[in-house]
Amino acid sequence: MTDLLKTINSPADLRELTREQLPGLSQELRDFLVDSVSKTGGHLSSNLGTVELTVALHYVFQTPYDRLIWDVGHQSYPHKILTGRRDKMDTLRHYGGISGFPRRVESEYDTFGTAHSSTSISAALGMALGARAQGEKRVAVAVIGDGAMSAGMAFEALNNGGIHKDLPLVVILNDNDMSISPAVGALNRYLARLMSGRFYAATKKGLDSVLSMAPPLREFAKRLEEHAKGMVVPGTIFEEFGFNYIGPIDGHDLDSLIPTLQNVRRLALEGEGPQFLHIVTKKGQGYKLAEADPILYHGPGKFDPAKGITPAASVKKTFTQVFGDWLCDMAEADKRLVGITPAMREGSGMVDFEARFPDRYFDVGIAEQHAVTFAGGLACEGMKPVVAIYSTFLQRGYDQLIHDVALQDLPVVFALDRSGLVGADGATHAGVYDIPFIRCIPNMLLMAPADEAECRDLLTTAFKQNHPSAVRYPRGAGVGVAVTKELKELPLGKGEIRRTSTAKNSPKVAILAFGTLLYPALEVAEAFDATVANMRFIKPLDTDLVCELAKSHDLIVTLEEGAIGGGAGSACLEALSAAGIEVPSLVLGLPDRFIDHGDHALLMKECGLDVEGITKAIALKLGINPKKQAA
Ligand SMILES: Cc1ncc(C[n+]2csc(CCOP(=O)(O)OP(=O)(O)O)c2C)c(N)n1
Ligand SMILES: CC(=O)[C@@H](O)[C@H](O)COP(=O)(O)O
Ligand SMILES: [Mg+2]
Repeated sequence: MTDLLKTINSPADLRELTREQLPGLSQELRDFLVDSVSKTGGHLSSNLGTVELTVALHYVFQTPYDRLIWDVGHQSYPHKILTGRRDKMDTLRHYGGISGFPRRVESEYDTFGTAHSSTSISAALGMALGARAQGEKRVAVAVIGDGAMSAGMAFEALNNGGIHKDLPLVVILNDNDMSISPAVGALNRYLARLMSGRFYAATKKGLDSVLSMAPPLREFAKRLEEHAKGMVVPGTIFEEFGFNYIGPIDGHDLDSLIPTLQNVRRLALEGEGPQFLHIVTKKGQGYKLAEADPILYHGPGKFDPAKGITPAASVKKTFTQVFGDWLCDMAEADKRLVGITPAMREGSGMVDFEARFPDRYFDVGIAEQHAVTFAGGLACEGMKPVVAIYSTFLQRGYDQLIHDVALQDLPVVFALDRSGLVGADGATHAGVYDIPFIRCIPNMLLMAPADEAECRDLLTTAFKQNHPSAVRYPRGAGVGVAVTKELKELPLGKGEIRRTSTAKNSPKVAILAFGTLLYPALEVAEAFDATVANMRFIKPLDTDLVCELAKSHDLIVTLEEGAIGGGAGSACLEALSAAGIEVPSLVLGLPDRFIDHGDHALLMKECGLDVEGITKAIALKLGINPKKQAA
């Protein structure tokens, strides 16, 4: 790290610098960022794109008095570095370290917790109105990307915000023409048209200075110069919503950013109403490898900054890859299959599917609610939609899941990736609630494969049903079970016994494992000579098996990587209660608190869901010495 950045421990220090010092500081910040993310892993491309914007925002706005809200928050690392957390960046996203997203508990500069996208304008609007009610004269600023802007929530907030004619609310649209993958949809086209039209109008009027001619715009302008001729610039959609639209300006050019932001702040404070600033940036800016491949560098693990990301040596397939392969094979076998992703093509393993079946692939943008209902519509016409969605993001589409799919009993398959704890992203992204929130919905089927091969089989099983179904599987690789090309259906609602207890003189324990915890369960079982059932189905639950095990054992232990409250263990207890069977039981799963970021194995240990923790819990329940038992 060079000298200037070292002296910045808060935005107040930054504001002491001269304007001339800011480009140098930005360069230091960018270098520090690349170095630091290369050591911790984390979101890189988006942060490289917001370096100058962050410097300019903290220079111009009186943070933390003025409120700054980062949408998604995956671009907030420069903000963290400038707001007193530079020395903690080596702990980013690691157990006990700082979060990869803004968090109110972490800093007074993190005014709103984000991570799920498209919330920033709503939050800023609430803050602006809240501050006004308290007689405070501050500005609330939402920084939102072009991807996040495509979600319904962002437009709901614009719709509501634009009516407050004198509210000091500022929206900054950070337009880099990218989501994680290339941005999609009509809004994306509109923003491109807007940029070309505005550019042409500005040059025609000789107002080149309005648009700084730095690289991204210059490049863009050159491409559009010809067909832009004669174009009339209409009022923007944002003006129709009641915002004062300014831009586009180059988001890497401090000489454009700073005076523009000063004007925007002044206008907001002088009662000129909601302001909308459109800036253009490049994802990965300043680090050649990320500029060339912003998708690869969206959220890398550790890498060597000189060499860049090198292919991982892992031989095990991730569950995501198992899904991606299955999707292509199933699509080959059944022409009715269509695949839907709400802006997570790479993360959900759909790159090959798009390449092979482009007409049957739909990236709907960051629009989970729409994705679910859209799938319902497709199913009505006899298609077989597969919605690939992270468990945590399906939370956004819950009403749609009930009202538009389940209530009409439509055969939509939900491939729920990232179920369970996800590691470095932490509580915001953990797929902890899907079991409770899905199993209570009539008509829904819910399955949890124990390993890769079973994941493929259960996806096939789900696909063959004429009902809505969900298959939940975790982030990362399984135990390494080989997967064949077969498309095999498993008996619906039937679990299997994987180990049978032979205990005669000690209490007989049955462990009912849901999902990948089957493998730790098999290890634990050795210590107790326990029976182990691989339950496979949460709904329909294999109630016959649950009751049979309860009758023939002295203790029933359920295991799941999901919230205990209302989870699969609860389902077993409900089944036993309905059958009038009383048996001692132990329900193990994720506790009733948010689990922070960190290495997955460490978090599982913290929650008592590793072999040692499970063994201890069972031993305590049986009233025997856990140490002796583990030995
Ligand atoms: C509700 C929701 N859906 C999906 C995601 C996953 N996601 C995180 S960042 C991102 C792309 C955001 O694009 P944009 O806002 O343009 O920011 P950029 O990555 O370009 O900086 C997506 C899809 C999310 N965080 N929240
Ligand atoms: C910010 C965001 O929501 C995504 O970038 C997310 O962090 C991706 O997670 P995975 O790395 O599990 O795909
Ligand atoms: Mg973007």
